[in-house]
Amino acid sequence: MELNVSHLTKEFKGAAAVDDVSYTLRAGVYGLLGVNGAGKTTLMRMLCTLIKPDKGCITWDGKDIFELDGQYRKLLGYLPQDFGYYPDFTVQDYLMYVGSIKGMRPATAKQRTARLIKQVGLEKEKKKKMKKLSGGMKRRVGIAQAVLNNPSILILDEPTAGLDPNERIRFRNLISELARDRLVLLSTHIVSDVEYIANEILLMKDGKICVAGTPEELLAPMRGQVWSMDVSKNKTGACRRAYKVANVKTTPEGINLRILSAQRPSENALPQEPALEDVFLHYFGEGAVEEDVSI
Ligand SMILES: Nc1ncnc2c1ncn2[C@@H]1O[C@H](COP(=O)(O)OP(=O)(O)OP(=O)(O)O)[C@@H](O)[C@H]1O
Repeated sequence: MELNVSHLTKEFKGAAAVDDVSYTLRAGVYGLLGVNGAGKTTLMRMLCTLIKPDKGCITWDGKDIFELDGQYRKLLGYLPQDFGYYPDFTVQDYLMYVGSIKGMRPATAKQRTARLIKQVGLEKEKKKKMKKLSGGMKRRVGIAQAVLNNPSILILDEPTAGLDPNERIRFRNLISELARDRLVLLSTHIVSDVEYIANEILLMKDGKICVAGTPEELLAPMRGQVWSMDVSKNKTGACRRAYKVANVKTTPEGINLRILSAQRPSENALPQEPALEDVFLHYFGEGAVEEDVSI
């Protein structure tokens, strides 16, 4: 089970949306993290054979996915950012319909539909029309339709967009459950979506994978670069201009800042254990302005 991307490039009007990306994905959960416009959707659409790369290739166990064509797509489950559904279909009917499009035998589709409705926690809503579901419930149906044919590869484009914190947690657990013996690639710009469930995290910026590895591998170089520091209110602005500030908290004494800095920013700064949010800020945060600031 190996999905290999080699020198993958896709341009739109001369600008690279995906720029010479090479990576190998195996069974497990991969979190694709990046800000808006980083190229996540374009990469995922190529992995789903929906658009062709301009350069480079994608292979599944050594074979080109565009040559494998239908054979590859049978192995694939995809939840696009805006997944289309028929508003007047009930949850159950919609999933049976997707099953028929995917070429599943009706008996198999019925069995899988019943099982997945339970797994995504929609037993009570199974006879409800799609248009009557909340955003979170619709997303759960989206996941169910993506895994209906028991795919080896599951590609989820921002599956948690618009979900409340409870739904997010529920979603994370569901994805972990579904990830057994599968390759799951999940895009998001919310760090906590992938922090606990991803085996590997890929940070994407300007069409490139700028850094990738296990959460521990991403955190290790940040050790010694995260600080907690109390400052007076009138120093906060100067600190924000001088450093990448991960958090600002008002305390009875003044302001507490979480700062990223290779050097100890002040005598009273205390070292902190890095979190994935800090890694994200390190790569994607506003560049700190070079400025002589005395704190
Ligand atoms: N069909 C298209 N035509 C022209 N430009 C496109 C097209 N699709 C994507 N782009 C451009 O390619 C770049 C990457 O877009 P993409 O949607 O892949 O990013 P993303 O990381 O998924 O962003 P988001 O988180 O906002 O969905 C953007 O600059 C976007 O405007």
